[in-house]
Amino acid sequence: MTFNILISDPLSEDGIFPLREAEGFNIVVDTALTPEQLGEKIGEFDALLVRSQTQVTREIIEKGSNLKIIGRAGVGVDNIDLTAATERGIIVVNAPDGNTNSAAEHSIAMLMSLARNIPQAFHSLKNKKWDRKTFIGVEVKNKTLGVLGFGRIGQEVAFRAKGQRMNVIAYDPFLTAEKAEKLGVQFGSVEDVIKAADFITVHTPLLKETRHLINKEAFEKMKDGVQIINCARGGIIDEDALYDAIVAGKVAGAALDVFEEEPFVEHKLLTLPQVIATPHLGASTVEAQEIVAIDVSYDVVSFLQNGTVKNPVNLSSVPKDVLAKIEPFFNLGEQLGSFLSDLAEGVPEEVNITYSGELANLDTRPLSRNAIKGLLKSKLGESVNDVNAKFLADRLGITVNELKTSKSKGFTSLITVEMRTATGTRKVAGTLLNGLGGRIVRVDDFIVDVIPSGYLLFIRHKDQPGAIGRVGTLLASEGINIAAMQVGRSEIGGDAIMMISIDKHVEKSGIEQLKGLEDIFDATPIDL
Ligand SMILES: NC(=O)c1ccc[n+]([C@@H]2O[C@H](COP(=O)([O-])OP(=O)(O)OC[C@H]3O[C@@H](n4cnc5c(N)ncnc54)[C@H](O)[C@@H]3O)[C@@H](O)[C@H]2O)c1
Ligand SMILES: O=C(O)[C@H](O)COP(=O)(O)O
Repeated sequence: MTFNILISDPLSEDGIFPLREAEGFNIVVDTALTPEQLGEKIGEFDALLVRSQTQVTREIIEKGSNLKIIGRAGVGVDNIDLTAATERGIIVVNAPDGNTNSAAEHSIAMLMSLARNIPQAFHSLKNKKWDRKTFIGVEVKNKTLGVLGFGRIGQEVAFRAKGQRMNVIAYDPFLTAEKAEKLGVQFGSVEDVIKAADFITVHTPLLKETRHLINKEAFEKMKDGVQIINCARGGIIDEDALYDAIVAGKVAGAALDVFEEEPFVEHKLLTLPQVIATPHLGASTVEAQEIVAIDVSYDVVSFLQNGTVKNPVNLSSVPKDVLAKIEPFFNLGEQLGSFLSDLAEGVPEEVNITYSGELANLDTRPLSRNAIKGLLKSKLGESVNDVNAKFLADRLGITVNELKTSKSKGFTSLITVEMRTATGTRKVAGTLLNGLGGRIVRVDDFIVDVIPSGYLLFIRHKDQPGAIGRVGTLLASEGINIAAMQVGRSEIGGDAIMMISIDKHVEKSGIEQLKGLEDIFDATPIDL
């Protein structure tokens, strides 16, 4: 099998060796494509690898008829339409750790350059001026650094700033006062941070909530002479408000690596002597570029070869140790979903997935995705996958609930999938038998023991002598061999079921004949 890979932004050649070494990977590097050219070409590729420059818009994604994975060699994925990718079942992966150090070092370099006017002084000297008066700076020692966004880079920056003997105050929705104390920084709200800081550095992603996090009102609350650093994303700071605050003398300086519109060469902020800037260089080091290219290349190879990834962006991931425990149940989850989809009549309205026993203590979201995938696949076909299963269920208006209980009716772990449609509620439960694989152990209220694969026939009948024989005879007359069979009943002479494993699919006409037999209420073919 050959996979076609397009690299449309400059990636470290040394870092893409996992792609180069993988068998059957055909790699095209073209970093000069216009959006139109990318749109024309993208249909040929299984994977697209980018940095922040290529705009992977909905239009590009929709033209990517063979696209299975988009790899971002870096952190920010704001240049990729994640919704469009998820809708089409395309997984997006990034390299979240590889450039943390470089971005933190760049932020500190910007902080120090800002405090000491290094770029301006250098520029002046290059213009043959020996000017020692204009470029008097300030020390950072004993000053307060406000950090907004205390994730990987924010924490690294704080750690280094403390080395410069700065006080650090930080805000992050996931930071608590206790955690901050342990990390040796002060915790505060956004308002506390911006009021207390002499220097403010932002390290959040660009989200709806963080767009213009630093705006006109925020600048008004800051100390006079505050200095601002943005090595995260353009748009976190309102550029017009920053310009006005500098011109008004409220803000003494700003160091910017990122901008609302990139790339650009003309920008009114760059006309101000108080502003220093770099063209989005935070991650541009030999080391960072090599690591992010390696990380993302490994994920692309691993996904196309085995369907597994380390750093999914549009799919919730679970820690390795949890994955090791739930992965053996993935097939069973999909089979239960698929079984139920064939069993139940009507449009699914609500699906309850209950995890009992040991599974109840684990993060089972990936397992639920498999159950939903199985449920939808038999109706929507092969385009349903792990990435878009939940999205498609939401779009179809199917409520999916995950429930957990320690009571597992004697099984170490049990998965029960229950589906409500307009015609009623049906359920199926399964478990993994040590060394023997998956088993369906309950259908509705009947206990069974069925291997969930191949062709099955679920029959509801009246517990009467002759009912089983009539089914066997009819199947034989259709040339259908019975491989295994189980019966169960609620009470003698009451409602009963047959769960039959057969060697081939029963056609519609055969099902109609089965339904017409004496004492047979219903017959449902289930193909797993
Ligand atoms: N300039 C560059 O070249 C460069 C390089 C690497 C990363 N980045 C950017 O730096 C930013 C941070 O990257 P990271 O690796 O530290 O990411 P991260 O996910 O580790 O950290 C981001 C933090 O922001 C926090 N956050 C989210 N919403 C917030 C809000 N409203 N207020 C305050 N905090 C909020 C999150 O909780 C998280 O802890 C990203 O925007 C990334 O794209 C830029
Ligand atoms: O989000 C990131 O990883 C940085 O902004 C780096 O972007 P780049 O890969 O385009 O340098």
